[in-house]
Amino acid sequence: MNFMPQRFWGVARAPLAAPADHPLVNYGRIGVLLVNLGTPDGTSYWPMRRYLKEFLSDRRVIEANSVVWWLILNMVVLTKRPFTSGEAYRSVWNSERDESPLRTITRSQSDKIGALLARDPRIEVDWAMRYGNPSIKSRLEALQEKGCDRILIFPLYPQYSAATSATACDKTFDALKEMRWQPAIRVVPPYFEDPDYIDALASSTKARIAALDFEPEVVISSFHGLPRSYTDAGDPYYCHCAKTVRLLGDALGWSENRLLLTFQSRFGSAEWLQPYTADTIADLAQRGVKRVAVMTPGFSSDCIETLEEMGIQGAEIFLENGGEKFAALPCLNDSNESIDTLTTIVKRELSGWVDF
Ligand SMILES: C=CC1=C(C)c2cc3[nH]c(cc4nc(cc5[nH]c(cc1n2)c(C)c5CCC(=O)O)C(CCC(=O)O)=C4C)c(C)c3C=C
Ligand SMILES: [Fe+2]
Ligand SMILES: [Fe+2]
Repeated sequence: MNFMPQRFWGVARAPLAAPADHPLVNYGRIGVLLVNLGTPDGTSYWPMRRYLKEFLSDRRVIEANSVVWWLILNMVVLTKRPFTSGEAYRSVWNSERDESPLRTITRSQSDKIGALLARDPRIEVDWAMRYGNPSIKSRLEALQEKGCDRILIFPLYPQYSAATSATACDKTFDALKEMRWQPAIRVVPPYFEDPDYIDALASSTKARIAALDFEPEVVISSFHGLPRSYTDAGDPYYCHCAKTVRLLGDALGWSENRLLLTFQSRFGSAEWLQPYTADTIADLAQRGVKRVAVMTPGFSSDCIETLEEMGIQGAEIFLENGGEKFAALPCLNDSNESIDTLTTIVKRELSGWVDF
């Protein structure tokens, strides 16, 4: 490339126009990257193993001693769990598209938000997974190729935890480390108390309950669990979950006895946040509660944890213990109220880059 100074009356003068052979770089556009947790590419042993290995090797997820954990992961967890989790994934798999529900729904959220923002041709909306595919790196590169030199990262977790939101950022910055011309990055903050999110949850809960053939005596608001030691060390996750439930109860006009906060999906033998959802479901049934609904406001999309763990296992636990009617309410997913909420958040966080 010819950047050589030219001479004018013997004085060096740098050329102001880029030389003709300078590589062409697109720029001037704005990307929005939705990031969800991740999902296996298939339900058989090897895709399940690859996904679980990537997930459970993340130090943000498993904070145990790394040598001890390496042995447990490789000798025990990855020999058994790909089979059991694969079977659970098969019970909820989207066979039409041959992918998990989480992937189908996250793509649809991205398409719908993209359509709402399409009035501004500078904006490009895309989606990625922290574990598995499409990877964060591949989608950041695709956005950059389309000319996005400013990118808003949107971790799709209303409640912050280091095991979810922070690791999405870590992976983003890992990819940026390898880029010569890095885009400017913004990150959407957790939205556990955002009035639009709370309104969306309240109106969707009312509509979902009205559509049931029974009136639940108790509604369980079940969040993915976290080891208790992580919150003791300063992770705000529990407080975010509790605030969401308090605001939701206020919005619905429900007492603390009608809307319970619980934690599901415990992994390993350490103490996790309590009460555990499965124990609460069993206790309620044993104490004579006949009709229960479970909602999962911490998941922006239905996934194995909501469809299988709540929809199938939760129902079994309730009925086995004497309950009569059980429903797992769908997540906000790609409903209009969800897309409106997510789009409002995106517009707010883009302010200064784009003024709507
Ligand atoms: C929404 C918040 C989530 C938190 C917090 C979280 C913490 C966390 N998870 C595990 C272990 C597993 N989680 C698994 C699935 C899974 N987890 C979340 C969300 C959170 N996890 C989602 C949305 C999903 C579903 C993905 C899908 O494709 O449907 C799994 C895999 C499934 C299984 O084998 O059970 C594991 C394992 C830990 C250890 C942890 C906190 C430290
Ligand atoms: Fe999880
Ligand atoms: Fe689970």
